[in-house]
Amino acid sequence: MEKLIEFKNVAKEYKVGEVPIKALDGVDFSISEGEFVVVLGASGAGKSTILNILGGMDTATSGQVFVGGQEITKLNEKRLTRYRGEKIGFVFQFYNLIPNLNAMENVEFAAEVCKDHLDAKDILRKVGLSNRIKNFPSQLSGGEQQRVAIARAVAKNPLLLLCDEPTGALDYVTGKAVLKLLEDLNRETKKCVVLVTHNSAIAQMADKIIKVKSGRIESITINESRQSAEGIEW
Ligand SMILES: Nc1ncnc2c1ncn2[C@@H]1O[C@H](COP(=O)(O)OP(=O)(O)OP(=O)(O)O)[C@@H](O)[C@H]1O
Repeated sequence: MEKLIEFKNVAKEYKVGEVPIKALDGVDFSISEGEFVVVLGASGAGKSTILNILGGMDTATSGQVFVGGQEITKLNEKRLTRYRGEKIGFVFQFYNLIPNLNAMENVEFAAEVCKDHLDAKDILRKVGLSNRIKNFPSQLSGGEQQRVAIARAVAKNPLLLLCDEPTGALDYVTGKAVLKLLEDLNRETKKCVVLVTHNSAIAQMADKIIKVKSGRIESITINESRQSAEGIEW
C-alpha cells in the first residue's frame, strides 16, 4: 500500500509563560492509503496535537510531516489554510455546526470551496438524514448533529477524514452508530480515517493502532483482525 502520511521526528512545544510544555517529543509513524487508524492515549498524551498538526490546524515546532507526497511542515500560512480547506475533513467531539444554517446548508457551505466536492443531498441521504435536511442543528439530536458533521466533512471529498473523539458526547448506542458510519465510509470510499480516542475498545475497529503516551509513541500495532463497529463493546 502507498504511504499517505508520514511523521518524522515531530516535536511540538507550547510556551505557557516561561514554562515550555512538550506536547510531542520525537513522534514517528506512517499511515497508508485507505487505512482506518486509531490514535489512542490518555488525556494530555498528545493525541489532539497530532491530529491538529496533521490537519494543518497547528504547526510542528520541529520535524517533518508529509501528506500525499507534500511536506506540509514547509507550507506558509496561506498554503496551509488551503491544504486544510481542500484536503481535510474534520469531525469534532462537539459537532461545531453553524447554528443558523440548516443541515443541508451546513454541508453545502463547507463543500463549496472544494473543487471535487460531492452533492450535499446525496451525502445527507448516505448518513441517513434525507428527511432532516431542512432542520437546524438545535432541532437535531446529538447523534444526528454528528451525522451532519460527518456529511459536512465527507462532502468536501477530502484526502483525509480526521475525527477527534467523535463519539465523546454521544450515548453508547448512538456512538456505535456513528462509528459504524465512519467504518462504512472508510470501506466504501477507501478514504483514510484517523480517529483520536481515549477509549481502547474503539481501537479494535482499526487497521493500525498508534498508542501515544506523554508526547511519545508508545507502540504501533497492525490489527490483523479488524472488528466491525457493531461487534465492539465498552
Ligand atoms: N495551546 C496549548 N497551550 C499549552 N499547552 C497545550 C496547548 N494545547 C495542548 N497543550 C498541552 O499539550 C499536551 C498534549 O495535549 P493534547 O490536547 O494533544 O492531548 P490529548 O491526548 O488530545 O488529550 P485529551 O484526550 O484530554 O484531549 C497536554 O499537556 C496539554 O496540556
